[in-house]
Amino acid sequence: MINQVYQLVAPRQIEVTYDERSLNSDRVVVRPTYLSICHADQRYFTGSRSAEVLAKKLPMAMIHEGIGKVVHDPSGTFAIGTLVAMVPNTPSETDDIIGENYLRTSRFRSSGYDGYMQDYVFIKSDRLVEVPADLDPEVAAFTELVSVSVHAMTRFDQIAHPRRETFGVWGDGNLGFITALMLRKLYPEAKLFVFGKTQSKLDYFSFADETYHIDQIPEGVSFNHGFECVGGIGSQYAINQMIDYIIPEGTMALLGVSEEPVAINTRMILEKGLRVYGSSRSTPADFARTMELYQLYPDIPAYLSNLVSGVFQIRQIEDIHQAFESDLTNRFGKTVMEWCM
Ligand SMILES: NC(=O)C1=CN([C@@H]2O[C@H](COP(=O)(O)OP(=O)(O)OC[C@H]3O[C@@H](n4cnc5c(N)ncnc54)[C@H](OP(=O)(O)O)[C@@H]3O)[C@@H](O)[C@H]2O)C=CC1
Ligand SMILES: O=C(CO)[C@H](O)[C@H](O)COP(=O)(O)O
Ligand SMILES: [Zn+2]
Repeated sequence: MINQVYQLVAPRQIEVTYDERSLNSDRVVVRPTYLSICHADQRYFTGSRSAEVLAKKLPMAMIHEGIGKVVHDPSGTFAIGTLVAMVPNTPSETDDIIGENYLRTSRFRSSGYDGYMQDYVFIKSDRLVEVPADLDPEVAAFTELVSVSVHAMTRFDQIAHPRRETFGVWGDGNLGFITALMLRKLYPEAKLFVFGKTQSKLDYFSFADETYHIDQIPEGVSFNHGFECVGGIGSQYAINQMIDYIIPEGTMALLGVSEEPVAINTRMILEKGLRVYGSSRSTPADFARTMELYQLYPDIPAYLSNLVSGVFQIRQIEDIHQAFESDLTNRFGKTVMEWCM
């Protein structure tokens, strides 16, 4: 069959390409239904990555957050019509120690490898996780982003000392909201502090014990463990502020992506004996855990619906441009695309 793939060929230039695909393979065929835009996609769309990176990664179909319906499954794992979340990480080897999302040989959709802006996604059955039928599809669309936070929680649990009485989350955007929400649910007894730049965004974090503007942090604020969810050059300020306020021997998870190297106060990391670790992307197990958490705590998807800030029906390439341009002007929340191509 001929599959239409909507590729970014240059910044702000999307073109359709035609890909000959066989149904006689082990791949499940998924018709995308709801997709969501990540910052990583915007960095390609706007051309804010370096010329070298763009030359290496384009052309490619963007989008690595999305769900769809199974239309063909030679493995017999999924009934036709099953709603599934697609896992963008695609490993080609296994390792006893190194997670599949950290193996340098793994490929990641919409990062130099076609993402979900296609008529049909051909994908291995182990990269699919069933979506509960009653889950709001606009929330389900960004399951991948939630699974990134869930993955960070698992890493935290393995790395951090057992005193988990207080948490600090830097970042008053999507990832900060999701990470703070997960901490609230997984550590309900702990005190949760969120640090951000904009009061109207911090107001969304109604489940936190305290929210602080980063320029007005009161004397005496401290916490056991921190999560950086800022990214960009702002992450430099966030990481250094976290180093200042964290209690010695705490852990600091870095989740924000920065294009430029950031300067951090290593002297205080040493003096406080901090453990700083990166957390990136996620695995099918993190997606499955996310779905379990949605069922265990139905208020999680209810809170997440606050993040849906724009929904665009995509019928032609121009609609993709409109969704991406609108997302750029969006102060808070996720842009969802109903895929009607
Ligand atoms: N590790 C991973 O696998 C993943 C990483 N990411 C990355 O995470 C980062 C955040 O993504 P997302 O939440 O969607 O982006 P958002 O823009 O929604 O959130 C970032 C927020 O941090 C705020 N901010 C800026 N500087 C500071 C500061 N010094 N202290 C506290 N808050 C600050 C921003 O405010 P303002 O806008 O006013 O500057 C913004 O509200 C991005 O770099 C993204 O690429 C995303 C997905 C997965
Ligand atoms: O969004 C992400 C995962 O959900 C990450 O930011 C993404 O993996 C980064 O990819 P790239 O190297 O292409 O910017
Ligand atoms: Zn992403």
